[in-house]
Amino acid sequence: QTVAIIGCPFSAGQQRLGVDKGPIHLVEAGLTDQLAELGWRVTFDGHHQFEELSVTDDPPIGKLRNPRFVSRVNESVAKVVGGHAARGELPLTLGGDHSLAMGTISGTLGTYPNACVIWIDAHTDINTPETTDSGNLHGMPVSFLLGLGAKVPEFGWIKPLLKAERLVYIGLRDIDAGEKRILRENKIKAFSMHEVDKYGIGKVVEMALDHVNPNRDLPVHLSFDIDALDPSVAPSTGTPVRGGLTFREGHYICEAVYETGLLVALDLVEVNPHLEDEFSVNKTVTVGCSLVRAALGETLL
Ligand SMILES: N[C@@]1(C(=O)O)CN(C[C@@H]2CCCCN2)C[C@@H]1CCC[B-](O)(O)O
Ligand SMILES: [Mn+2]
Ligand SMILES: [Mn+2]
Ligand SMILES: [Mn+2]
Repeated sequence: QTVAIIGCPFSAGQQRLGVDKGPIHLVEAGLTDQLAELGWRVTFDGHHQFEELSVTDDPPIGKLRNPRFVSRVNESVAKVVGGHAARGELPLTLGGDHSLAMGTISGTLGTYPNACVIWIDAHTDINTPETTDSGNLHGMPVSFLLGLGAKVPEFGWIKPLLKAERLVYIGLRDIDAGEKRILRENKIKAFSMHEVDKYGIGKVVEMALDHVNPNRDLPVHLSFDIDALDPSVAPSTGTPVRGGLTFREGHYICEAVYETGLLVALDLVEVNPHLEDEFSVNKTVTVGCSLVRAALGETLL
């Protein structure tokens, strides 16, 4: 089985410098060899000098920041992820900010139209151009994938391939008012840290899978934002929020998803090695690599 690592040094979906250096830190920490150790054939799509896609003149559209650049990069990412998936490989996208999910999930759904999405995050990333406060597109990918909000011509390539009933969140604890409304209106299943505390991670993952994949027969795209973990576990990330998942809870999710045998695509995003001290950076990069290994078959026994 082949895992295709797609490094996406991309940061234009938000405003903090450094998240584009996430991929190189994860790879330099030895991720490629670690996956080979697990028995994977590993290819590296050293994405990608996004400079060739950079846009000289990219003024905001409404509140949206760097809209044309974010759109063009994600259109490219969708083709790359879709291509690897179509060849029966498992695309592993390393970010880079979470706006990349516009591309990765579009790519997955192009190849696996019936795929479900498990979104691990402190945030819902479902703001529309109307509800966003920050204008940062890393807080918006899900709304574009669902086809919510007013159409933005520059993002015309994104087809609303994701169905609300095929999406589930785990780890939520910082949701904007507008996003809470969108969750309710679209009846989107969401397990916040409250549910994790109440039921335990084992039951939460079971309920999440029961919702989006009741017969365990649909491909799974796992999109893991490192900020889902508690900042004490993964400090070097752009939008940290206290009260997050423990090291074990994060790993349990990845182990349980792997156990389904249904994983077809994985994102690991928002590692920013420019934030906090060196010890914190190492801790964040190390846990990122560990989560990827867990999602790709590493077991404790
Ligand atoms: N909803 C947000 C957006 O900017 O749209 C606002 N939030 C930060 C904000 C700070 C003040 C208190 C309320 N929260 C970050 C989030 C996007 C996270 C993107 B992710 O990919 O890191 O999940
Ligand atoms: Mn490529
Ligand atoms: Mn996110
Ligand atoms: Mn987040």
